[in-house]
Amino acid sequence: MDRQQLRKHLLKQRQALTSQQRNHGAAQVLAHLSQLPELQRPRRLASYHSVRAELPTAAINTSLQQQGHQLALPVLHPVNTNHLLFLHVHAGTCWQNNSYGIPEPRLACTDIVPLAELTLLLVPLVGFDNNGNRMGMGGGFYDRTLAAWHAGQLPHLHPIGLAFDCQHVERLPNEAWDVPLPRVITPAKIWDFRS
Ligand SMILES: Nc1nc2c(c(=O)[nH]1)N(C=O)[C@@H](CNc1ccc(C(=O)N[C@@H](CCC(=O)O)C(=O)O)cc1)CN2
Ligand SMILES: Nc1ncnc2c1ncn2[C@@H]1O[C@H](COP(=O)(O)OP(=O)(O)OP(=O)(O)O)[C@@H](O)[C@H]1O
Repeated sequence: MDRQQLRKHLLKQRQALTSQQRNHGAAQVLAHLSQLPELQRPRRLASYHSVRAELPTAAINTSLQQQGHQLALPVLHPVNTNHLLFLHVHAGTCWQNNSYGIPEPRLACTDIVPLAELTLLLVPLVGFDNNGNRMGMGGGFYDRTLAAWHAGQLPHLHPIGLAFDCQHVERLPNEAWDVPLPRVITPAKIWDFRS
């Protein structure tokens, strides 16, 4: 299977889950997240606004905020194509849909959170493998976001993929720009690829 066929196959796997399985899975992922040593005191973290068959993040995001963490969400960069900005979410946040139909905070410069100020980056994915290699929606947004982390420029940032167990494959074809994730959380467990 080439990359495109594999992406289609994995998207189908995810779409086959029932909404009950999805919500139950998200609750299990939240339980794993809440155990992370990095989240035992209030932190700044970035998540994503789930759409379609992705692991639902609404309850996860609300719960993390209730635990005292400051939440940021991705916004498509208005100038720098295929790059993301992360914006702090607060009571006054205005929302709008981006070109993919994903709700995002309206761009306000004062709400921009530099990656260097984030402790955790929750990353959406379509598939992941035994080495933490990730396949996403195909825009390269998170590969670009993770490039500085991969180069060692963001030592305080901990990227973590969120997925269903059916998104795991033995091996993904990898490309020069792919940045493997150090950890992925699924309903069944925390996958740690660091050692
Ligand atoms: N919830 C969520 N937010 C995210 C991402 C994501 O994967 N999930 N992204 C992760 O990078 C970025 C957006 N990237 C995306 C890339 C493609 C498509 C998409 O639906 N593609 C369609 C066809 C696209 C089109 O209309 O041109 C498809 O592949 O069927 C969605 C988001 C930033 N925000
Ligand atoms: N760091 C980078 N610098 C420049 N181009 C990049 C970089 N990372 C990825 N790209 C480009 O982005 C395109 C999409 O990459 P890929 O298919 O791996 O995206 P993805 O990881 O599935 O998507 P996403 O991260 O948005 O979920 C590739 O064609 C590649 O050329």
